[in-house]
Order: sequence, then structure tokens, then C-alpha cells
Amino acid sequence: MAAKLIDGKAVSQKIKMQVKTRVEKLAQQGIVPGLAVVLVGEDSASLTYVKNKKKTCEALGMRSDLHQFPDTLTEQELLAKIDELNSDPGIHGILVQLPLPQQIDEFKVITAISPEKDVDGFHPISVGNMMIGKDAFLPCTPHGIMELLAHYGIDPAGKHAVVIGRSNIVGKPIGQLLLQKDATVTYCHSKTKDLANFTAQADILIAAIGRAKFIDRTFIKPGAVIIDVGMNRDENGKLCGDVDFEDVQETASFVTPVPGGVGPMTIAMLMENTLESAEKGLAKTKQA
Ligand SMILES: Nc1nc(=O)c2c([nH]1)NC[C@@H]1CN(c3ccc(C(=O)N[C@@H](CCC(=O)O)C(=O)O)cc3)C=[N+]21
Repeated sequence: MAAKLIDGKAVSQKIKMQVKTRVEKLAQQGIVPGLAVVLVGEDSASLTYVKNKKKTCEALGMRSDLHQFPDTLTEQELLAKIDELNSDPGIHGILVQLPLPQQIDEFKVITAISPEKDVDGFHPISVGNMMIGKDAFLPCTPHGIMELLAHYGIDPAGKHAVVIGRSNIVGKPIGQLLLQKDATVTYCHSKTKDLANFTAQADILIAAIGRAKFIDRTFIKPGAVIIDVGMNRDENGKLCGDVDFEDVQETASFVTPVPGGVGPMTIAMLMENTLESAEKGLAKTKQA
């Protein structure tokens, strides 16, 4: 039997429609959620994502400002821009597209963003609050994965979730979110010995490796749920994930495609975070 498709495109559409309705409600109070996207350099993949984010904002009735700079921008200049956006009342979310050129310290930049506008969920305050289960903007990709699991009725409680990858933006936080939902979590990474030994025990496998079609049927347990966070190019230059989607069909119970899986969810969650930031701002003004 073929695995069931986890349709990130369809679920993200549904979430975006809900966001749109809430944006319309806010508009009646004279508030338009505003996202500022800062892009340094001209990396074509980054430019594509950024344009996609802008398009989605506009489709949902939100404001989106793109601030594009040459890759010679200094750290000081970028920090000045962030200060300006932090104090701009029309901006509810700030996203600095990563990676940044090497003369700029990413940590300094992320910590300069006001946690109240940290819709990426990358600020140490957001990360800390997430870790202890307090209210925080959740990082968009892990949050999108949790939404996908919930949508398909996949409850992590008591399951063994194996995460391959330990980045601050995907691997580490998705492990934490799964743990909060009572999964038993194992982290694997580039130094893990005998990876297949771990992945073969996974009820839920999160692949965030960065190697095209690396995970095939030989890595997985029958009935496993496979979430593919990979964004690679295959030998023909076509976008593909870390999972060999065709090869795992007979073994997995659910699998996300690339494209059309986790990627569209990332953007939908960014929209939701930006909306929530605007809603929180309104609640505060009402209190004052
Ligand atoms: N500060 C920051 N925040 C980010 O969230 C962030 C970032 N930097 N840097 C780059 C990565 C990458 N990322 C993606 C978002 C959507 C798709 C997406 O929509 N993908 C589509 C296909 C896109 C295509 O066809 O090229 C899909 O998977 O179906 C992909 C990748 C966000 N990132």
C-alpha cells in the first residue's frame, strides 16, 4: 500500500484562509499587520523565498516591506535598520533572511530584533520561552511540521521521534516541540554512528540533513511517518528533499513531498505569527 501524502500545500492554504479572515477583522479596527523582510545580498534562492513571502502577505491583506541591501552592507548599518524597524509602529514582524554575509554576526543581528517582533522565533528569548513551554513565537518550519502532524491526526505522544539534524532553526526546535507533545526524542547528526540503527526505530522521522534523496526504504521502519525538511537540487537541477519519496512509498504510512510539504507551511506560519503580533499589539493599546 502506498503511503498517505501529507499535503502541505493544501493545509497551508487552509491556514492562510484563516489568517485572511483574522486580518479582515483587524482591518475593521484600522490595523494592517506589517512584515519587514530584510535581505542582504543577491542570492537567487533567497530572493525567490523573499518574493514568495511578499506575495503571500499581499494576498492575505497584510503589508510587506522588502529592505534589500548589497552584500557589502556592514553589521552596523544592518543593526541601525533593525533599530528603525523595532520602533516602527506599522511593523509587527521583522525577518532577516539567513544566511547573512560573513562580515555580519548573525547572533548579534537576531538578538537586536525586538522579541515582540521576532516572527521567525530565532531570538534567544523566544527560544528560551519555547523550551520551557511559555508563550513565544515558534520558529516557522518546526511550527508548520507540528500543524501538519495535528492536521493528519498524528499524535506524537509515546511515539519515538527521530530528528536528523541539529540546526537552531529546524532540528533543535522540532525536537523540543515533539517532546512537549510527549514524544520520546532522539537527535541524530553528522557525527552519529550507524544512523540507520536509529532511524529504523523511528515512528516519526524528521529529515533535515541537506543531502538529496538520502533517506530511502532501508532507513525506515514499516508504518513510519516521514517528514522531509530537505531543500536540495537533484542531478537535473530539480528541487528535491532528503527523502527518496518514491522509494519509501511501500514502507512509510505518511510522507511529505518536496516541494509541496513543509515549505509552504513555513510561509503560512510566518503569516500567522505576523498576524498574532499585530493582534497582541492591539490588545496592549486597548489595555493602555
Ligand atoms: N530568517 C529566515 N527565516 C526563514 O524562514 C528562512 C530563512 N531565513 N532563510 C531561508 C529559509 C528557507 N525557507 C523556505 C521557505 C519556504 C519555502 C517554500 O515555500 N518552498 C516550496 C517550493 C519553493 C520552490 O519551488 O522553490 C515548497 O517546498 O513547496 C522554502 C524555503 C525559509 N527560510
